[in-house]
Amino acid sequence: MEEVRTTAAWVASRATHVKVDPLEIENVVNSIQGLVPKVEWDFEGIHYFDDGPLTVQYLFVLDAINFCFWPDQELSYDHLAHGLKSALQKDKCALDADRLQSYTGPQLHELLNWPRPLPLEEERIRLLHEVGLELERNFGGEAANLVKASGKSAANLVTLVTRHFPGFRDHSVYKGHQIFLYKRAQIFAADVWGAFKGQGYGEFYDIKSITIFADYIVPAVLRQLGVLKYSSSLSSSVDTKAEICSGSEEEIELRACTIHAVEKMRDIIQSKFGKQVLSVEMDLWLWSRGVQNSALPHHRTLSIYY
Ligand SMILES: Nc1nc2c(c(CN[C@H]3C=C[C@H](O)[C@@H]3O)cn2[C@@H]2O[C@H](COP(=O)(O)O)[C@@H](O)[C@H]2O)c(=O)[nH]1
Repeated sequence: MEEVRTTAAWVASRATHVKVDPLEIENVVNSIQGLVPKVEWDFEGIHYFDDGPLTVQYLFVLDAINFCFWPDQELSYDHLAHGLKSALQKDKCALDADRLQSYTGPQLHELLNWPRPLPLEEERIRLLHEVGLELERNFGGEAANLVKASGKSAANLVTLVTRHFPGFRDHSVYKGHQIFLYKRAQIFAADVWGAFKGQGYGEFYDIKSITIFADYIVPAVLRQLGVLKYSSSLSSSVDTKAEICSGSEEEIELRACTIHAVEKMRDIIQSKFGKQVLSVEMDLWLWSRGVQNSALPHHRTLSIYY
Protein backbone atom coordinates (compact mmCIF):
# COMPACT_ATOMS: atom_id res chain seq x y z
CA MET A 1 0.00 0.00 0.00
CA GLU A 2 3.06 2.23 0.29
CA GLU A 3 3.06 2.19 -3.52
CA VAL A 4 -0.49 3.51 -3.55
CA ARG A 5 0.47 6.34 -1.17
CA THR A 6 3.68 7.36 -2.89
CA THR A 7 2.38 7.17 -6.45
CA ALA A 8 -0.80 9.08 -5.52
CA ALA A 9 1.38 11.80 -3.95
CA TRP A 10 3.52 11.83 -7.11
CA VAL A 11 0.44 12.51 -9.25
CA ALA A 12 -0.90 15.15 -6.83
CA SER A 13 2.38 17.08 -7.03
CA ARG A 14 2.16 17.28 -10.84
CA ALA A 15 -1.59 17.48 -11.38
CA THR A 16 -3.00 20.24 -13.58
CA HIS A 17 -6.72 19.38 -13.64
CA VAL A 18 -7.22 18.69 -9.91
CA LYS A 19 -5.68 20.52 -6.95
CA VAL A 20 -5.65 19.47 -3.32
CA ASP A 21 -6.31 22.59 -1.22
CA PRO A 22 -4.34 22.39 2.09
CA LEU A 23 -6.23 25.28 3.69
CA GLU A 24 -9.56 23.61 3.10
CA ILE A 25 -8.17 20.38 4.55
CA GLU A 26 -7.34 22.30 7.75
CA ASN A 27 -10.80 23.87 7.75
CA VAL A 28 -12.54 20.51 7.41
CA VAL A 29 -10.41 18.92 10.13
CA ASN A 30 -11.00 21.91 12.44
CA SER A 31 -14.73 21.87 11.77
CA ILE A 32 -14.97 18.30 13.10
CA GLN A 33 -12.39 18.99 15.84
CA GLY A 34 -10.38 16.02 14.60
CA LEU A 35 -13.28 13.66 15.36
CA VAL A 36 -14.32 11.69 12.28
CA PRO A 37 -18.05 10.86 12.59
CA LYS A 38 -18.35 7.12 13.15
CA VAL A 39 -20.26 5.23 10.48
CA GLU A 40 -20.87 1.51 10.96
CA TRP A 41 -19.86 -0.92 8.25
CA ASP A 42 -23.16 -2.07 6.63
CA PHE A 43 -24.96 1.00 7.95
CA GLU A 44 -27.42 0.25 5.13
CA GLY A 45 -28.23 -3.30 6.38
CA ILE A 46 -27.86 -4.83 2.91
CA HIS A 47 -24.97 -7.29 3.21
CA TYR A 48 -24.93 -11.04 3.77
CA PHE A 49 -23.35 -12.09 7.07
CA ASP A 50 -23.23 -15.50 8.77
CA ASP A 51 -19.94 -15.16 10.67
CA GLY A 52 -18.31 -17.91 8.55
CA PRO A 53 -16.40 -18.61 5.32
CA LEU A 54 -19.46 -18.06 3.11
CA THR A 55 -19.44 -14.41 4.16
CA VAL A 56 -15.86 -14.10 2.87
CA GLN A 57 -16.90 -15.76 -0.43
CA TYR A 58 -19.80 -13.30 -0.67
CA LEU A 59 -17.54 -10.28 -0.05
CA PHE A 60 -14.96 -11.42 -2.59
CA VAL A 61 -17.54 -11.97 -5.32
CA LEU A 62 -19.20 -8.68 -4.41
CA ASP A 63 -15.93 -6.76 -4.72
CA ALA A 64 -14.96 -8.58 -7.93
CA ILE A 65 -17.88 -6.80 -9.60
CA ASN A 66 -18.17 -3.71 -7.38
CA PHE A 67 -17.79 -1.07 -10.11
CA CYS A 68 -19.51 1.22 -12.56
CA PHE A 69 -23.18 1.33 -11.62
CA TRP A 70 -23.90 4.85 -12.89
CA PRO A 71 -24.61 4.05 -16.60
CA ASP A 72 -27.94 2.61 -15.42
CA GLN A 73 -29.59 5.50 -13.57
CA GLU A 74 -31.66 3.18 -11.40
CA LEU A 75 -28.85 0.83 -10.45
CA SER A 76 -26.60 1.28 -7.42
CA TYR A 77 -24.16 -0.68 -5.28
CA ASP A 78 -27.05 -1.52 -2.93
CA HIS A 79 -28.74 -3.61 -5.63
CA LEU A 80 -25.60 -5.67 -6.10
CA ALA A 81 -24.95 -6.18 -2.36
CA HIS A 82 -28.58 -7.00 -1.64
CA GLY A 83 -29.05 -9.07 -4.82
CA LEU A 84 -26.10 -11.33 -4.00
CA LYS A 85 -27.35 -11.66 -0.42
CA SER A 86 -30.82 -12.78 -1.55
CA ALA A 87 -29.27 -15.20 -4.04
CA LEU A 88 -27.21 -16.80 -1.24
CA GLN A 89 -30.19 -16.96 1.09
CA LYS A 90 -32.10 -18.90 -1.59
CA ASP A 91 -29.16 -21.14 -2.53
CA LYS A 92 -26.05 -21.43 -0.37
CA CYS A 93 -24.12 -22.78 -3.40
CA ALA A 94 -24.88 -19.80 -5.67
CA LEU A 95 -21.34 -18.41 -5.30
CA ASP A 96 -19.42 -21.69 -5.34
CA ALA A 97 -16.26 -21.60 -7.49
CA ASP A 98 -17.68 -23.93 -10.16
CA ARG A 99 -20.89 -21.94 -10.43
CA LEU A 100 -18.96 -18.67 -10.76
CA GLN A 101 -17.19 -20.11 -13.82
CA SER A 102 -20.41 -20.90 -15.60
CA TYR A 103 -22.57 -17.78 -15.20
CA THR A 104 -23.73 -16.01 -18.34
CA GLY A 105 -24.80 -12.35 -18.48
CA PRO A 106 -28.55 -13.12 -18.44
CA GLN A 107 -28.04 -15.56 -15.54
CA LEU A 108 -26.17 -12.89 -13.59
CA HIS A 109 -28.78 -10.19 -13.89
CA GLU A 110 -31.48 -12.76 -13.14
CA LEU A 111 -29.52 -13.87 -10.04
CA LEU A 112 -29.49 -10.24 -8.90
CA ASN A 113 -33.15 -9.89 -9.76
CA TRP A 114 -32.31 -7.00 -12.10
CA PRO A 115 -34.66 -6.71 -15.07
CA ARG A 116 -32.09 -5.85 -17.75
CA PRO A 117 -28.40 -6.25 -18.61
CA LEU A 118 -25.99 -4.66 -16.14
CA PRO A 119 -23.51 -2.02 -17.31
CA LEU A 120 -20.32 -3.72 -18.57
CA GLU A 121 -22.04 -7.06 -18.06
CA GLU A 122 -19.60 -8.98 -20.26
CA GLU A 123 -16.70 -7.70 -18.15
CA ARG A 124 -18.50 -8.67 -14.96
CA ILE A 125 -18.95 -12.18 -16.31
CA ARG A 126 -15.32 -12.41 -17.36
CA LEU A 127 -14.24 -11.37 -13.85
CA LEU A 128 -16.57 -13.87 -12.14
CA HIS A 129 -15.13 -16.65 -14.31
CA GLU A 130 -11.60 -15.55 -13.43
CA VAL A 131 -12.42 -15.53 -9.70
CA GLY A 132 -14.05 -18.98 -9.83
CA LEU A 133 -11.20 -20.52 -11.79
CA GLU A 134 -8.37 -19.14 -9.66
CA LEU A 135 -10.15 -19.85 -6.37
CA GLU A 136 -10.58 -23.43 -7.51
CA ARG A 137 -7.00 -23.75 -8.79
CA ASN A 138 -5.16 -22.32 -5.78
CA PHE A 139 -7.51 -21.83 -2.83
CA GLY A 140 -9.69 -24.95 -2.65
CA GLY A 141 -12.53 -22.90 -4.15
CA GLU A 142 -12.81 -20.66 -1.08
CA ALA A 143 -12.01 -16.99 -0.69
CA ALA A 144 -11.72 -17.71 3.05
CA ASN A 145 -8.46 -19.58 2.25
CA LEU A 146 -7.17 -16.50 0.48
CA VAL A 147 -7.75 -14.50 3.66
CA LYS A 148 -6.13 -17.21 5.79
CA ALA A 149 -3.08 -17.15 3.47
CA SER A 150 -2.59 -13.43 4.21
CA GLY A 151 -1.40 -14.20 7.78
CA LYS A 152 -3.63 -11.48 9.31
CA SER A 153 -2.06 -8.78 7.14
CA ALA A 154 -4.28 -6.51 5.04
CA ALA A 155 -1.24 -5.52 2.95
CA ASN A 156 -0.47 -9.19 2.24
CA LEU A 157 -4.10 -9.77 1.34
CA VAL A 158 -4.03 -6.95 -1.22
CA THR A 159 -0.79 -8.36 -2.65
CA LEU A 160 -2.24 -11.88 -2.86
CA VAL A 161 -5.44 -10.68 -4.50
CA THR A 162 -3.63 -8.60 -7.12
CA ARG A 163 -1.09 -11.36 -7.76
CA HIS A 164 -3.67 -14.10 -8.34
CA PHE A 165 -6.56 -12.17 -9.86
CA PRO A 166 -5.57 -9.88 -12.76
CA GLY A 167 -9.02 -8.23 -12.73
CA PHE A 168 -8.07 -6.53 -9.42
CA ARG A 169 -4.90 -4.92 -10.84
CA ASP A 170 -6.07 -1.35 -10.72
CA HIS A 171 -2.98 0.39 -12.16
CA SER A 172 -2.60 3.32 -14.53
CA VAL A 173 0.25 5.05 -16.28
CA TYR A 174 0.50 8.82 -15.71
CA LYS A 175 3.16 10.94 -17.41
CA GLY A 176 5.15 7.73 -17.99
CA HIS A 177 4.93 6.53 -14.36
CA GLN A 178 2.99 3.56 -13.07
CA ILE A 179 0.36 4.58 -10.54
CA PHE A 180 -1.25 2.11 -8.13
CA LEU A 181 -4.80 2.67 -6.96
CA TYR A 182 -6.06 -0.80 -6.01
CA LYS A 183 -9.58 0.23 -5.11
CA ARG A 184 -11.35 -3.13 -5.22
CA ALA A 185 -8.49 -5.15 -3.71
CA GLN A 186 -8.26 -2.75 -0.75
CA ILE A 187 -12.01 -2.51 -0.28
CA PHE A 188 -12.16 -6.31 -0.07
CA ALA A 189 -9.68 -6.28 2.84
CA ALA A 190 -11.66 -3.45 4.46
CA ASP A 191 -14.98 -5.25 3.94
CA VAL A 192 -13.66 -8.41 5.61
CA TRP A 193 -12.35 -6.27 8.49
CA GLY A 194 -15.63 -4.35 8.74
CA ALA A 195 -17.99 -7.31 8.43
CA PHE A 196 -16.13 -9.38 11.04
CA LYS A 197 -15.49 -6.32 13.24
CA GLY A 198 -11.73 -6.88 13.24
CA GLN A 199 -12.09 -10.41 14.65
CA GLY A 200 -11.60 -13.89 13.15
CA TYR A 201 -11.29 -13.57 9.37
CA GLY A 202 -11.39 -9.80 9.88
CA GLU A 203 -8.35 -9.58 12.17
CA PHE A 204 -5.57 -7.60 10.45
CA TYR A 205 -2.70 -6.17 12.49
CA ASP A 206 -1.96 -3.61 9.73
CA ILE A 207 -5.42 -2.34 8.77
CA LYS A 208 -4.01 1.19 9.10
CA SER A 209 -1.93 0.60 5.97
CA ILE A 210 -5.02 0.64 3.72
CA THR A 211 -5.72 3.92 1.86
CA ILE A 212 -9.09 5.36 0.93
CA PHE A 213 -10.89 3.70 -1.98
CA ALA A 214 -10.74 5.89 -5.05
CA ASP A 215 -14.19 5.52 -6.59
CA TYR A 216 -16.50 8.09 -8.19
CA ILE A 217 -18.31 9.10 -4.97
CA VAL A 218 -15.48 10.19 -2.62
CA PRO A 219 -13.93 12.71 -5.09
CA ALA A 220 -17.36 14.34 -5.46
CA VAL A 221 -17.63 14.71 -1.66
CA LEU A 222 -14.11 16.15 -1.38
CA ARG A 223 -14.95 18.63 -4.13
CA GLN A 224 -18.11 19.67 -2.29
CA LEU A 225 -16.04 20.18 0.88
CA GLY A 226 -13.66 22.39 -1.11
CA VAL A 227 -10.73 20.02 -0.52
CA LEU A 228 -10.44 19.19 -4.23
CA LYS A 229 -10.53 21.99 -6.79
CA TYR A 230 -11.14 21.14 -10.44
CA SER A 231 -9.96 23.06 -13.51
CA SER A 232 -12.77 24.80 -15.39
CA SER A 233 -12.73 22.22 -18.17
CA LEU A 234 -12.87 19.30 -15.72
CA SER A 235 -15.63 21.06 -13.72
CA SER A 236 -17.68 21.41 -16.84
CA SER A 237 -17.14 17.77 -17.88
CA VAL A 238 -18.25 16.56 -14.46
CA ASP A 239 -21.20 18.94 -14.18
CA THR A 240 -22.51 18.21 -17.69
CA LYS A 241 -22.08 14.45 -17.11
CA ALA A 242 -19.67 14.14 -20.03
CA GLU A 243 -17.73 10.89 -20.05
CA ILE A 244 -14.11 11.07 -18.92
CA CYS A 245 -11.85 8.50 -20.60
CA SER A 246 -10.44 5.67 -18.56
CA GLY A 247 -6.67 6.21 -18.18
CA SER A 248 -6.83 9.92 -19.07
CA GLU A 249 -4.82 12.41 -16.99
CA GLU A 250 -8.08 13.87 -15.66
CA GLU A 251 -9.26 10.49 -14.43
CA ILE A 252 -5.97 9.52 -12.80
CA GLU A 253 -5.66 12.93 -11.13
CA LEU A 254 -9.19 12.68 -9.72
CA ARG A 255 -8.45 9.31 -8.15
CA ALA A 256 -4.87 9.95 -7.01
CA CYS A 257 -5.67 13.38 -5.52
CA THR A 258 -8.55 11.78 -3.61
CA ILE A 259 -6.15 9.31 -1.99
CA HIS A 260 -3.55 11.99 -1.32
CA ALA A 261 -6.02 14.49 0.16
CA VAL A 262 -7.34 11.91 2.62
CA GLU A 263 -3.81 10.93 3.66
CA LYS A 264 -3.15 14.64 4.34
CA MET A 265 -6.33 14.86 6.40
CA ARG A 266 -5.16 11.89 8.48
CA ASP A 267 -1.76 13.54 8.98
CA ILE A 268 -3.34 16.76 10.25
CA ILE A 269 -5.76 14.93 12.54
CA GLN A 270 -2.72 13.16 14.00
CA SER A 271 -0.44 16.19 14.31
CA LYS A 272 -3.06 18.68 15.53
CA PHE A 273 -5.44 16.53 17.56
CA GLY A 274 -3.15 13.60 18.41
CA LYS A 275 -5.61 11.03 17.04
CA GLN A 276 -4.90 8.12 14.74
CA VAL A 277 -7.69 7.71 12.22
CA LEU A 278 -7.87 4.83 9.75
CA SER A 279 -8.47 5.55 6.07
CA VAL A 280 -11.24 2.94 6.26
CA GLU A 281 -13.00 5.11 8.87
CA MET A 282 -12.47 8.23 6.75
CA ASP A 283 -13.87 6.33 3.78
CA LEU A 284 -17.03 5.19 5.56
CA TRP A 285 -17.69 8.76 6.69
CA LEU A 286 -17.05 10.40 3.29
CA TRP A 287 -18.62 7.68 1.14
CA SER A 288 -21.80 7.52 3.23
CA ARG A 289 -22.13 11.32 2.90
CA GLY A 290 -21.80 11.01 -0.86
CA VAL A 291 -24.34 8.25 -1.41
CA GLN A 292 -26.86 10.05 0.77
CA ASN A 293 -26.67 13.06 -1.54
CA SER A 294 -27.76 11.82 -4.95
CA ALA A 295 -27.64 15.37 -6.36
CA LEU A 296 -23.85 15.48 -6.02
CA PRO A 297 -22.30 15.45 -9.51
CA HIS A 298 -19.66 12.73 -9.93
CA HIS A 299 -17.24 11.97 -12.73
CA ARG A 300 -18.25 9.33 -15.24
CA THR A 301 -15.63 6.89 -16.50
CA LEU A 302 -16.40 3.47 -17.93
CA SER A 303 -14.09 1.40 -15.76
CA ILE A 304 -13.94 -2.10 -14.31
CA TYR A 305 -11.96 -0.84 -11.31
CA TYR A 306 -14.50 1.33 -9.47
N1 LIG B 1 -14.98 4.63 -1.48
C1 LIG B 1 -15.92 3.71 -1.43
N2 LIG B 1 -16.56 3.35 -2.55
C2 LIG B 1 -17.53 2.41 -2.47
C3 LIG B 1 -17.90 1.81 -1.28
C4 LIG B 1 -18.91 0.89 -1.58
C5 LIG B 1 -19.68 0.02 -0.64
N3 LIG B 1 -18.95 -0.42 0.48
C6 LIG B 1 -19.72 -1.01 1.54
C7 LIG B 1 -18.92 -1.39 2.68
C8 LIG B 1 -19.39 -0.88 3.86
C9 LIG B 1 -20.44 0.05 3.65
O1 LIG B 1 -21.55 -0.20 4.48
C10 LIG B 1 -20.72 -0.05 2.15
O2 LIG B 1 -21.95 -0.59 1.82
C11 LIG B 1 -19.14 0.99 -2.95
N4 LIG B 1 -18.31 1.91 -3.46
C12 LIG B 1 -18.26 2.49 -4.79
O3 LIG B 1 -19.23 3.53 -4.86
C13 LIG B 1 -19.71 3.64 -6.19
C14 LIG B 1 -21.18 3.27 -6.24
O4 LIG B 1 -21.96 4.36 -6.02
P1 LIG B 1 -23.52 4.31 -6.44
O5 LIG B 1 -23.54 4.22 -7.96
O6 LIG B 1 -24.09 5.60 -5.92
O7 LIG B 1 -24.11 3.09 -5.79
C15 LIG B 1 -18.91 2.62 -7.01
O8 LIG B 1 -17.73 3.22 -7.50
C16 LIG B 1 -18.61 1.58 -5.95
O9 LIG B 1 -17.52 0.77 -6.34
C17 LIG B 1 -17.22 2.19 -0.08
O10 LIG B 1 -17.46 1.72 1.04
N5 LIG B 1 -16.25 3.15 -0.23
